[in-house]
Amino acid sequence: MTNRRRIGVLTSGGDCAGLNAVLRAVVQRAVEGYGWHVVGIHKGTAGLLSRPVEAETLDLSRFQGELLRRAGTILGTTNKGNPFNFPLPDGRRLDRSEEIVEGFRELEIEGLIGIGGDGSLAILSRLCEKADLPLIGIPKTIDNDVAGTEVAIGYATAVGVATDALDHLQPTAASHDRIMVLEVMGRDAGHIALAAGIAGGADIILVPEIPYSLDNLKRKIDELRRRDRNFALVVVAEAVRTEEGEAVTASPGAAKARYGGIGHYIGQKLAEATGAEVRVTVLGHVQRGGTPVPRDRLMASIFGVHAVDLLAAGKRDRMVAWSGRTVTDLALVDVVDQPHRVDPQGALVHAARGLGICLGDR
Ligand SMILES: Nc1ncnc2c1ncn2[C@@H]1O[C@H](COP(=O)(O)OP(=O)(O)OP(=O)(O)O)[C@@H](O)[C@H]1O
Ligand SMILES: O=P(O)(O)OC[C@H]1O[C@](O)(CO)[C@@H](O)[C@@H]1O
Ligand SMILES: [Mg+2]
Repeated sequence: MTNRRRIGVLTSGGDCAGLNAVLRAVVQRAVEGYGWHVVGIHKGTAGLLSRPVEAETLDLSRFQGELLRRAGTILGTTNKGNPFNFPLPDGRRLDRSEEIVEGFRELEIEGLIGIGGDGSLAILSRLCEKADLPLIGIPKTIDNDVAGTEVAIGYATAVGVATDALDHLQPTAASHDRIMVLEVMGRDAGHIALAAGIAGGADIILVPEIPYSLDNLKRKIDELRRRDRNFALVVVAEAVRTEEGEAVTASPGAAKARYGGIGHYIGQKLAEATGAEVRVTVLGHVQRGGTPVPRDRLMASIFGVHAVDLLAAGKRDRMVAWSGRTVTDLALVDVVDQPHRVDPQGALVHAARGLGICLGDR
């Protein structure tokens, strides 16, 4: 072994567009800028539970130009199997965090860059504390629900995909006199729905942060009809509940519920209330792929370089962030476990109301 400094990098949580661009930036800065050795850990924390640990050396030859443009993550990722509460086949739970600490030691790394959402960063933060390993987090998630940063990588591309979907739905809605309901992802936050709904000219946007009534939705459709509009576009965030307050999940009974289906509920109710022909599109994982838009590539590049610089400066337990038109960083403890939700008094909600978009509450 040489005495070049070794760092690890992993991607964790749901994949999104722009992860490979972050890896490129991290490797470029660490290898070229500081002369370090970079170990890419496979499948998030899952790779650290395997023996030998599943990992590969990441060098500049891996990033010849194509990966900047490609969604997904070359390292793989996981959004299940919390090592502190690992599910066994017989239903029991096991704390496997010590195995992860051993995995870090096997790799002989002196620092870790963890690219993840709030759930991943919370888990990684506990693991690195246990291993006494400096951690720098990079926020990524299409949901954009990480606190302390205006943007997380992957969000801009997901909003672009959802906006494109509305662009595709509008002509067919108008051709057939239909109401089109589009269900989008976002976990417990409505950021994708709100942004894509505004950008894509939606008439109604439902987000979990703002309670709605079906009567208000009907009133909006009636108003559109009075103005001779023969179609309507409705965007629903996946975590919106039924009018009775029930979450709609695609995996009833599973230990961890996955949202899915509220679009069909809203579509059915709108059809009954208005007599209109309604069609429902559930956009799903399409939002996680696609070519990363320039904004995501740019943030990925800025965050990747800054994360390596922070490790080089001897910093630990920080998350890089974008705030006030610049890159910054803040303590991880201040961001994990406090998801950033849509602010019902915020600028986007205000703009939506100003545009006459119905948010379901009036
Ligand atoms: N490394 C991991 N190992 C096991 N489970 C994980 C890991 N990272 C996240 N999880 C869990 O998977 C779920 C993913 O949801 P969460 O939204 O928190 O993921 P994330 O990392 O924030 O990324 P994203 O929001 O893009 O999916 C959470 O319940 C989280 O606890
Ligand atoms: O990939 P899975 O396990 O179906 O998870 C889907 C969830 O992941 C996300 O795509 C990202 O957190 C959410 O928007 C969605 O609820
Ligand atoms: Mg998350």
